[in-house]
Amino acid sequence: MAQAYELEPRVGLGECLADLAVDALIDEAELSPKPALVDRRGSGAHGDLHLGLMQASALSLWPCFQAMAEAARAHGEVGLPLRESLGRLGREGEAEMLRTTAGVNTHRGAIWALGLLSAAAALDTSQPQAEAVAARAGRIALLADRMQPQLNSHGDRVRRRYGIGGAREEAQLGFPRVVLHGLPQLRRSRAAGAGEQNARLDALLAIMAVLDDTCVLHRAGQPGLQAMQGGARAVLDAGGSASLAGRRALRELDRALLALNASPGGAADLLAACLFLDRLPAALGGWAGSL
Ligand SMILES: CC(C)(COP(=O)(O)OP(=O)(O)OC[C@H]1O[C@@H](n2cnc3c(N)ncnc32)[C@H](O[C@H]2O[C@H](COP(=O)(O)OP(=O)(O)OP(=O)(O)O)[C@@H](O)[C@H]2O)[C@@H]1O)[C@@H](O)C(=O)NCCC(=O)NCCS
Ligand SMILES: Nc1ncnc2[nH]cnc12
Repeated sequence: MAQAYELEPRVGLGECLADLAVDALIDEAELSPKPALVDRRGSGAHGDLHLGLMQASALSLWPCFQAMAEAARAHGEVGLPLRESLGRLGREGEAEMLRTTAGVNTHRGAIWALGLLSAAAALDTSQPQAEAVAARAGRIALLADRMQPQLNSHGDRVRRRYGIGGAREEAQLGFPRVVLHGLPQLRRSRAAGAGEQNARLDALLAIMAVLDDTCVLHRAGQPGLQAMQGGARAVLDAGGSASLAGRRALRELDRALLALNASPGGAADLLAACLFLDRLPAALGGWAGSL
Protein backbone atom coordinates (compact mmCIF):
# COMPACT_ATOMS: atom_id res chain seq x y z
CA MET A 1 0.00 0.00 0.00
CA ALA A 2 1.20 3.50 -0.79
CA GLN A 3 1.72 5.65 2.27
CA ALA A 4 -1.18 8.06 2.92
CA TYR A 5 -0.42 11.74 3.42
CA GLU A 6 -3.15 14.00 4.65
CA LEU A 7 -2.84 17.71 4.92
CA GLU A 8 -3.81 19.26 8.20
CA PRO A 9 -5.63 22.49 7.31
CA ARG A 10 -3.05 24.59 9.21
CA VAL A 11 -0.05 23.07 7.45
CA GLY A 12 1.28 25.33 4.71
CA LEU A 13 1.95 24.11 1.19
CA GLY A 14 5.71 24.66 1.52
CA GLU A 15 5.77 22.64 4.74
CA CYS A 16 3.72 19.85 3.18
CA LEU A 17 6.04 19.62 0.15
CA ALA A 18 9.16 19.74 2.33
CA ASP A 19 7.71 16.89 4.45
CA LEU A 20 7.08 14.88 1.29
CA ALA A 21 10.58 15.49 -0.07
CA VAL A 22 12.33 14.60 3.19
CA ASP A 23 10.15 11.51 3.70
CA ALA A 24 11.01 10.37 0.18
CA LEU A 25 14.75 10.78 0.89
CA ILE A 26 14.53 8.91 4.20
CA ASP A 27 12.45 6.10 2.68
CA GLU A 28 14.99 5.77 -0.13
CA ALA A 29 17.91 5.63 2.31
CA GLU A 30 16.21 3.03 4.54
CA LEU A 31 15.04 0.81 1.69
CA SER A 32 17.00 -2.48 1.81
CA PRO A 33 18.68 -4.41 0.27
CA LYS A 34 19.75 -1.86 -2.36
CA PRO A 35 22.69 -2.85 -4.58
CA ALA A 36 25.97 -1.14 -3.53
CA LEU A 37 24.07 1.76 -1.90
CA VAL A 38 23.78 2.86 1.71
CA ASP A 39 20.88 1.04 3.39
CA ARG A 40 19.94 -0.62 6.68
CA ARG A 41 22.59 -3.31 6.06
CA GLY A 42 25.55 -0.97 5.70
CA SER A 43 27.46 1.53 3.58
CA GLY A 44 27.47 -0.30 0.23
CA ALA A 45 30.32 0.91 -1.97
CA HIS A 46 30.82 4.06 0.15
CA GLY A 47 33.62 4.45 2.68
CA ASP A 48 32.38 7.83 3.86
CA LEU A 49 28.58 7.32 4.11
CA HIS A 50 26.25 5.49 6.49
CA LEU A 51 22.52 5.42 7.14
CA GLY A 52 22.61 7.89 10.05
CA LEU A 53 24.43 10.41 7.87
CA MET A 54 21.92 10.00 5.03
CA GLN A 55 19.04 10.53 7.49
CA ALA A 56 20.67 13.59 9.07
CA SER A 57 21.41 14.99 5.61
CA ALA A 58 17.79 14.47 4.50
CA LEU A 59 16.47 16.26 7.59
CA SER A 60 18.90 19.16 7.10
CA LEU A 61 17.33 19.81 3.68
CA TRP A 62 13.78 20.42 4.97
CA PRO A 63 14.15 24.24 5.10
CA CYS A 64 15.69 24.21 1.60
CA PHE A 65 12.72 22.36 0.07
CA GLN A 66 10.23 24.52 1.96
CA ALA A 67 11.97 27.69 0.74
CA MET A 68 12.01 26.41 -2.85
CA ALA A 69 8.27 25.71 -2.76
CA GLU A 70 7.63 29.14 -1.24
CA ALA A 71 9.79 30.79 -3.89
CA ALA A 72 7.70 29.09 -6.57
CA ARG A 73 4.47 30.43 -5.01
CA ALA A 74 5.98 33.91 -4.69
CA HIS A 75 7.16 34.04 -8.33
CA GLY A 76 4.02 32.32 -9.56
CA GLU A 77 5.37 31.24 -12.95
CA VAL A 78 8.22 29.47 -14.69
CA GLY A 79 10.84 32.06 -15.58
CA LEU A 80 14.39 33.25 -14.98
CA PRO A 81 13.63 34.98 -11.63
CA LEU A 82 12.30 31.68 -10.22
CA ARG A 83 15.17 29.66 -11.77
CA GLU A 84 17.75 31.95 -10.21
CA SER A 85 16.02 31.94 -6.80
CA LEU A 86 16.06 28.13 -6.89
CA GLY A 87 19.74 28.11 -7.88
CA ARG A 88 20.62 30.31 -4.89
CA LEU A 89 18.47 28.23 -2.50
CA GLY A 90 19.96 25.02 -3.94
CA ARG A 91 23.50 26.25 -3.32
CA GLU A 92 22.53 27.24 0.24
CA GLY A 93 20.95 23.79 0.69
CA GLU A 94 24.16 22.14 -0.52
CA ALA A 95 26.18 24.22 1.94
CA GLU A 96 23.87 23.17 4.81
CA MET A 97 24.12 19.52 3.69
CA LEU A 98 27.94 19.73 3.68
CA ARG A 99 27.93 21.35 7.16
CA THR A 100 25.73 18.49 8.43
CA THR A 101 27.87 15.74 6.87
CA ALA A 102 31.27 17.35 7.53
CA GLY A 103 31.89 17.75 3.82
CA VAL A 104 30.51 14.49 2.40
CA ASN A 105 28.27 14.75 -0.67
CA THR A 106 25.18 12.80 0.36
CA HIS A 107 22.35 14.41 -1.60
CA ARG A 108 23.61 16.84 -4.26
CA GLY A 109 21.63 15.18 -7.03
CA ALA A 110 18.59 14.90 -4.75
CA ILE A 111 18.59 18.62 -3.93
CA TRP A 112 18.50 19.26 -7.66
CA ALA A 113 15.73 16.78 -8.52
CA LEU A 114 13.49 17.21 -5.46
CA GLY A 115 14.07 20.97 -5.36
CA LEU A 116 12.85 21.36 -8.93
CA LEU A 117 9.92 19.00 -8.31
CA SER A 118 8.89 20.75 -5.06
CA ALA A 119 8.91 24.08 -6.86
CA ALA A 120 7.02 22.66 -9.83
CA ALA A 121 4.39 21.10 -7.52
CA ALA A 122 3.90 24.40 -5.68
CA LEU A 123 3.45 26.36 -8.92
CA ASP A 124 0.17 24.67 -9.81
CA THR A 125 -1.55 22.56 -7.16
CA SER A 126 -4.47 21.86 -9.51
CA GLN A 127 -2.17 19.69 -11.67
CA PRO A 128 -0.38 17.36 -9.22
CA GLN A 129 -0.03 14.35 -11.57
CA ALA A 130 3.53 13.08 -11.98
CA GLU A 131 3.82 13.80 -15.72
CA ALA A 132 2.56 17.38 -15.38
CA VAL A 133 4.78 18.20 -12.39
CA ALA A 134 7.87 16.61 -13.96
CA ALA A 135 7.28 18.49 -17.23
CA ARG A 136 6.94 21.79 -15.32
CA ALA A 137 10.18 21.01 -13.44
CA GLY A 138 11.82 20.36 -16.80
CA ARG A 139 10.82 23.80 -18.05
CA ILE A 140 12.47 25.40 -15.02
CA ALA A 141 15.63 23.29 -15.49
CA LEU A 142 15.93 24.40 -19.12
CA LEU A 143 16.56 28.00 -18.02
CA ALA A 144 20.22 28.88 -17.50
CA ASP A 145 21.06 30.29 -14.06
CA ARG A 146 23.39 33.27 -14.68
CA MET A 147 24.71 33.02 -11.11
CA GLN A 148 25.76 29.36 -11.47
CA PRO A 149 29.49 29.15 -10.71
CA GLN A 150 31.76 27.31 -13.18
CA LEU A 151 31.41 23.58 -12.45
CA ASN A 152 34.21 21.07 -12.27
CA SER A 153 32.06 18.30 -10.85
CA HIS A 154 32.35 14.53 -11.29
CA GLY A 155 29.20 14.72 -13.42
CA ASP A 156 30.70 17.46 -15.58
CA ARG A 157 33.87 15.48 -16.24
CA VAL A 158 31.94 12.29 -17.01
CA ARG A 159 29.55 14.13 -19.34
CA ARG A 160 32.45 15.45 -21.39
CA ARG A 161 34.24 12.10 -21.46
CA TYR A 162 31.28 9.87 -22.37
CA GLY A 163 28.98 12.36 -24.08
CA ILE A 164 26.00 11.62 -21.85
CA GLY A 165 23.45 14.03 -20.35
CA GLY A 166 23.62 13.45 -16.58
CA ALA A 167 21.48 14.99 -13.86
CA ARG A 168 20.88 18.28 -15.64
CA GLU A 169 19.56 16.69 -18.83
CA GLU A 170 17.42 14.21 -16.90
CA ALA A 171 15.63 17.15 -15.31
CA GLN A 172 15.44 19.17 -18.53
CA LEU A 173 13.73 16.27 -20.29
CA GLY A 174 11.07 16.10 -17.53
CA PHE A 175 12.57 13.16 -15.60
CA PRO A 176 11.84 10.43 -18.19
CA ARG A 177 13.56 7.67 -16.16
CA VAL A 178 11.23 8.44 -13.26
CA VAL A 179 7.99 9.04 -15.17
CA LEU A 180 8.39 6.37 -17.87
CA HIS A 181 10.29 3.68 -15.94
CA GLY A 182 10.39 4.03 -12.13
CA LEU A 183 6.76 5.02 -11.50
CA PRO A 184 5.15 2.51 -13.90
CA GLN A 185 7.29 -0.28 -12.36
CA LEU A 186 6.35 0.79 -8.82
CA ARG A 187 2.66 0.54 -9.77
CA ARG A 188 3.06 -2.72 -11.76
CA SER A 189 4.85 -4.42 -8.86
CA ARG A 190 2.23 -3.23 -6.35
CA ALA A 191 -0.55 -4.42 -8.67
CA ALA A 192 1.17 -7.82 -9.01
CA GLY A 193 1.05 -8.21 -5.22
CA ALA A 194 4.66 -7.39 -4.33
CA GLY A 195 4.99 -5.84 -0.87
CA GLU A 196 5.70 -2.10 -0.75
CA GLN A 197 9.45 -2.54 -0.05
CA ASN A 198 9.82 -4.92 -3.00
CA ALA A 199 7.80 -2.61 -5.25
CA ARG A 200 10.18 0.24 -4.33
CA LEU A 201 13.21 -1.97 -4.99
CA ASP A 202 11.75 -2.89 -8.39
CA ALA A 203 11.23 0.81 -9.15
CA LEU A 204 14.90 1.47 -8.29
CA LEU A 205 15.95 -1.40 -10.57
CA ALA A 206 13.80 -0.10 -13.42
CA ILE A 207 15.59 3.25 -13.14
CA MET A 208 19.03 1.61 -12.88
CA ALA A 209 18.32 -0.44 -16.01
CA VAL A 210 18.06 2.69 -18.18
CA LEU A 211 20.02 5.47 -16.41
CA ASP A 212 23.39 6.88 -17.47
CA ASP A 213 24.34 7.33 -13.81
CA THR A 214 27.31 9.73 -13.67
CA CYS A 215 28.13 8.49 -10.18
CA VAL A 216 28.70 4.97 -11.59
CA LEU A 217 30.54 6.26 -14.67
CA HIS A 218 32.82 8.41 -12.52
CA ARG A 219 33.69 5.48 -10.23
CA ALA A 220 33.69 2.51 -12.62
CA GLY A 221 33.50 3.72 -16.23
CA GLN A 222 31.55 1.91 -18.97
CA PRO A 223 32.06 -1.58 -17.42
CA GLY A 224 30.38 -0.30 -14.25
CA LEU A 225 27.49 1.23 -16.18
CA GLN A 226 26.97 -1.98 -18.18
CA ALA A 227 27.05 -4.06 -14.99
CA MET A 228 24.46 -1.77 -13.38
CA GLN A 229 22.08 -1.58 -16.32
CA GLY A 230 22.36 -5.24 -17.35
CA GLY A 231 22.24 -6.55 -13.79
CA ALA A 232 19.16 -4.49 -12.91
CA ARG A 233 17.39 -5.71 -16.07
CA ALA A 234 18.29 -9.30 -15.14
CA VAL A 235 16.63 -8.95 -11.71
CA LEU A 236 13.43 -7.61 -13.25
CA ASP A 237 13.45 -10.28 -15.99
CA ALA A 238 13.88 -12.96 -13.32
CA GLY A 239 10.61 -11.83 -11.69
CA GLY A 240 11.64 -8.80 -9.65
CA SER A 241 12.85 -8.49 -6.09
CA ALA A 242 9.80 -10.29 -4.63
CA SER A 243 10.65 -13.55 -6.45
CA LEU A 244 13.24 -16.09 -5.39
CA ALA A 245 15.07 -15.97 -8.71
CA GLY A 246 14.96 -12.17 -8.65
CA ARG A 247 16.44 -12.10 -5.12
CA ARG A 248 19.29 -14.31 -6.28
CA ALA A 249 19.95 -12.00 -9.24
CA LEU A 250 19.80 -9.01 -6.88
CA ARG A 251 22.49 -10.55 -4.64
CA GLU A 252 24.62 -11.11 -7.77
CA LEU A 253 24.14 -7.49 -8.80
CA ASP A 254 25.11 -6.27 -5.32
CA ARG A 255 28.31 -8.36 -5.44
CA ALA A 256 29.17 -7.23 -8.99
CA LEU A 257 28.71 -3.52 -8.24
CA LEU A 258 30.65 -3.73 -4.96
CA ALA A 259 33.54 -5.43 -6.79
CA LEU A 260 33.56 -2.54 -9.28
CA ASN A 261 33.11 0.14 -6.57
CA ALA A 262 30.10 1.29 -8.62
CA SER A 263 27.46 3.10 -6.56
CA PRO A 264 24.23 4.04 -8.34
CA GLY A 265 23.76 7.26 -6.34
CA GLY A 266 21.97 9.01 -9.21
CA ALA A 267 19.43 6.18 -9.49
CA ALA A 268 18.89 6.39 -5.71
CA ASP A 269 18.09 10.11 -6.02
CA LEU A 270 15.63 9.38 -8.81
CA LEU A 271 13.93 6.70 -6.70
CA ALA A 272 13.32 9.42 -4.08
CA ALA A 273 11.90 11.61 -6.87
CA CYS A 274 9.68 8.70 -7.88
CA LEU A 275 8.31 8.25 -4.33
CA PHE A 276 7.71 12.00 -4.08
CA LEU A 277 5.72 12.09 -7.33
CA ASP A 278 3.80 8.94 -6.43
CA ARG A 279 2.53 10.53 -3.19
CA LEU A 280 1.95 14.03 -4.50
CA PRO A 281 -1.64 13.78 -5.83
CA ALA A 282 -2.92 12.31 -2.54
CA ALA A 283 -0.99 14.88 -0.50
CA LEU A 284 -2.26 17.81 -2.55
CA GLY A 285 -5.76 16.42 -3.16
CA GLY A 286 -8.25 19.17 -2.60
CA TRP A 287 -5.51 21.69 -1.75
CA ALA A 288 -7.04 25.11 -2.03
CA GLY A 289 -5.00 26.94 0.58
CA SER A 290 -2.09 29.26 0.27
CA LEU A 291 1.30 29.20 1.93
C1 LIG B 1 22.92 20.13 -12.08
C2 LIG B 1 23.51 19.66 -10.77
C3 LIG B 1 22.79 18.36 -10.38
C4 LIG B 1 24.99 19.43 -10.91
O1 LIG B 1 25.20 18.30 -11.71
P1 LIG B 1 26.61 17.73 -12.14
O2 LIG B 1 26.36 16.50 -12.92
O3 LIG B 1 27.41 18.80 -12.79
O4 LIG B 1 27.33 17.48 -10.75
P2 LIG B 1 27.56 16.30 -9.73
O5 LIG B 1 28.26 16.90 -8.57
O6 LIG B 1 28.22 15.13 -10.34
O7 LIG B 1 26.12 15.97 -9.25
C5 LIG B 1 25.16 15.29 -9.99
C6 LIG B 1 24.54 14.29 -9.07
O8 LIG B 1 23.27 13.88 -9.59
C7 LIG B 1 23.08 12.48 -9.36
N1 LIG B 1 23.06 11.82 -10.71
C8 LIG B 1 24.04 11.17 -11.34
N2 LIG B 1 23.66 10.78 -12.57
C9 LIG B 1 22.39 11.19 -12.69
C10 LIG B 1 21.47 11.11 -13.77
N3 LIG B 1 21.80 10.54 -14.93
N4 LIG B 1 20.27 11.64 -13.57
C11 LIG B 1 19.94 12.22 -12.40
N5 LIG B 1 20.78 12.34 -11.34
C12 LIG B 1 21.99 11.84 -11.50
C13 LIG B 1 24.25 12.00 -8.54
O9 LIG B 1 23.92 12.23 -7.15
C14 LIG B 1 24.14 11.16 -6.25
O10 LIG B 1 25.48 10.84 -6.23
C15 LIG B 1 26.07 11.74 -5.30
C16 LIG B 1 27.44 11.28 -4.97
O11 LIG B 1 28.20 11.58 -6.12
P3 LIG B 1 29.71 12.03 -6.02
O12 LIG B 1 29.90 13.33 -5.34
O13 LIG B 1 30.24 11.90 -7.40
O14 LIG B 1 30.25 11.02 -4.94
P4 LIG B 1 31.18 9.80 -4.92
O15 LIG B 1 31.14 8.99 -6.18
O16 LIG B 1 30.86 9.05 -3.69
O17 LIG B 1 32.54 10.55 -4.82
P5 LIG B 1 33.94 10.05 -4.37
O18 LIG B 1 33.72 9.34 -3.05
O19 LIG B 1 34.44 9.18 -5.47
O20 LIG B 1 34.70 11.34 -4.22
C17 LIG B 1 25.15 11.85 -4.17
O21 LIG B 1 25.12 13.17 -3.75
C18 LIG B 1 23.81 11.50 -4.81
O22 LIG B 1 22.94 12.59 -4.71
C19 LIG B 1 25.34 12.96 -8.99
O23 LIG B 1 26.40 13.04 -8.11
C20 LIG B 1 23.16 20.59 -9.65
O24 LIG B 1 23.72 20.08 -8.48
C21 LIG B 1 23.46 22.06 -9.77
O25 LIG B 1 23.58 22.70 -10.79
N6 LIG B 1 23.53 22.66 -8.64
C22 LIG B 1 23.75 24.07 -8.48
C23 LIG B 1 22.63 24.71 -7.64
C24 LIG B 1 21.30 24.73 -8.33
O26 LIG B 1 21.07 25.28 -9.39
N7 LIG B 1 20.36 24.10 -7.75
C25 LIG B 1 19.05 24.06 -8.30
C26 LIG B 1 18.13 23.83 -7.22
S1 LIG B 1 16.63 23.21 -7.80
N1 LIG C 1 21.27 5.32 -0.46
C1 LIG C 1 22.29 5.96 -1.04
N2 LIG C 1 23.54 5.43 -1.02
C2 LIG C 1 24.56 6.09 -1.62
N3 LIG C 1 24.46 7.24 -2.27
C3 LIG C 1 23.24 7.80 -2.32
N4 LIG C 1 22.82 8.96 -2.89
C4 LIG C 1 21.51 9.07 -2.64
N5 LIG C 1 21.06 8.01 -1.92
C5 LIG C 1 22.12 7.20 -1.72
